[in-house]
Amino acid sequence: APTTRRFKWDVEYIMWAPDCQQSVMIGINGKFPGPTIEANAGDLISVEVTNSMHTEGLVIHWHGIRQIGTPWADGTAAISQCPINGGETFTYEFVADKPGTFFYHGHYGMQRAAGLYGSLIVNGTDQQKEPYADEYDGELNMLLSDWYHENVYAQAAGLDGKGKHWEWVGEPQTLLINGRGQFDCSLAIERDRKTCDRRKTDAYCKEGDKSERCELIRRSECGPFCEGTQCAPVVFDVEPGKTYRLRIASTTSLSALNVHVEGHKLTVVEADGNSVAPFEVDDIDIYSGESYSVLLKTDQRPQAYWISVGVRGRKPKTPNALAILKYTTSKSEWPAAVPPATPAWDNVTRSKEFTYKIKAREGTPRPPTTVDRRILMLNTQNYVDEHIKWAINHVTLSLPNTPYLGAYFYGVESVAFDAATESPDTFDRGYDIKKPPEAQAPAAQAETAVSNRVYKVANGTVVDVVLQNANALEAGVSESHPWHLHGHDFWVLGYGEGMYEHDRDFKKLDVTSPPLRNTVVLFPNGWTALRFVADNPGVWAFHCHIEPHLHLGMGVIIAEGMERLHELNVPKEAVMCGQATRAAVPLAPATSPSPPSP
Ligand SMILES: O=C1O[C@H]([C@@H](O)CO)C(O)=C1O
Repeated sequence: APTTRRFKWDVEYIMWAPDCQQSVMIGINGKFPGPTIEANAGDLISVEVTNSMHTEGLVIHWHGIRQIGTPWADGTAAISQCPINGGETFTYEFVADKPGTFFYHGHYGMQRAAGLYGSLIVNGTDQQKEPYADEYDGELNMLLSDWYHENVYAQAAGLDGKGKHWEWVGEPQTLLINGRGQFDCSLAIERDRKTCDRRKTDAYCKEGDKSERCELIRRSECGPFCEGTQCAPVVFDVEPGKTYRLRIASTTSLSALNVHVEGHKLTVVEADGNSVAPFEVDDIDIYSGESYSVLLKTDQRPQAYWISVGVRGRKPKTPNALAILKYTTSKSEWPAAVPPATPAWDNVTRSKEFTYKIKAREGTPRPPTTVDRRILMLNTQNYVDEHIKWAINHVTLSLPNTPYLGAYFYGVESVAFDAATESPDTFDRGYDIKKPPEAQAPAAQAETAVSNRVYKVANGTVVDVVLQNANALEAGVSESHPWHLHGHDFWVLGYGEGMYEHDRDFKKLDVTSPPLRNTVVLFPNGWTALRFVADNPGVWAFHCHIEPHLHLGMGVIIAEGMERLHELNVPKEAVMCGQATRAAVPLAPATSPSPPSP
């Protein structure tokens, strides 16, 4: 039977050394990463969050949880709720609506990149059984992230800068596996885990090997990676002859990643809490905001193996992260070989091949075939008053001082944000996506608006979104963007190269076995089509999950089913700030929330 899982969290700054270098991070209950939440599908999760940071507000987003009937618990600052002020406590209550691999993270400023995240695992039940539930003996959990030595306040100030004061965050220093990484040392392989003895580099890098990895190892000044330190590599102990479900989620700030387990095949069974038709691969690509479960058979020689995680899609300056898969019967602590290489960062074709294999498992609901609304979203990088921003249909997102949900609930939308102008459903079809914005024909040139307007979507509407990628500011550059939708899963109907042409491309979309997901990649110079049903009244963010890109305005706001908002008991303490405090008459009585019935 569903139960209530109660957690009490104190969020505070902590000194921590995630990659052996001491930093200030945002921790939960004194630790980084935050505690893993585990629940059964249907359980009510109740997290009493106290903000002990005192110098900044706080919200926590439960990534992949749909928040059915509880839009105020989605944890998006200025969208679904007011930031929790320093010293204050807010209780998130929501139903873990279905089994899957999820995570939670800060969604205010760049708090995610400051280390505010952790795993959220929802187990299947008899009522909601995962179709592969009987195919594994044990579970392993891997939460991937990346880490910058520059603090997020400096990062944000750079991104907000004007003219020559604008500064890009660059590549992260370290990749982390379950919050652990090794700065500037392609690894821990230099040290013995138990004794902390320095090992001979030559055993791993032959004399004369000038590869970046070996150069890094030789130069490294890393602290001891012995057991017990905060940056010791993660060791997954496994029994031979079993099948494990390896859960992998990525909450990176920037990096797209590849995960390779030395000597083992991986069978993908879950993506973002949805079952996919199983397929076997040597390694997986994972973009920020995505999660997967893979089945791994411990059918190899009983020894220790590397798990290697490397950067994809951007020219990496970041060494691979390494963890160890160790058979309980292994005679040695350490893998014998050099860590396996992950695929070349610029091999996009390989990433597409992996992504296109993801299809719904039989039994997955199919999308409705009648579409009520189509929104084309052109993704561009633009100069706005000497600032570099990202824009969707020439609008760059700027959040209001009043959470949209509160503005709607208290009927102050016209003063709280630009409620009069709708976000545009399309863009000039003459726009040449192979060229930078300033090289466009005059007709396709458009001023980029800095705006807090929304897409108003009526309850029950079936919405198609086609994300259209384009060239960035620099000629010849187009990047990958993982787009994440709050409050929903959507069907991924298809991907294509170049410009989406409705008459040609719409009929090729897959409506028979499209996977359900909450995050999807938009590949360089291409398009991605998805469909969702607006059946969950709330104000939902839909945005690029790259933290600095969201900060630069790469997102839109969907005000969904606002005509039914009065049916929900939006708690006053969630949304009473900004203009909402001046509202004379709330649209609905501001009562305490009745906990959603699981
Ligand atoms: O948003 C970005 O800005 C930089 C670059 O385009 C401008 O310096 C980069 O690589 C991004 O992804």
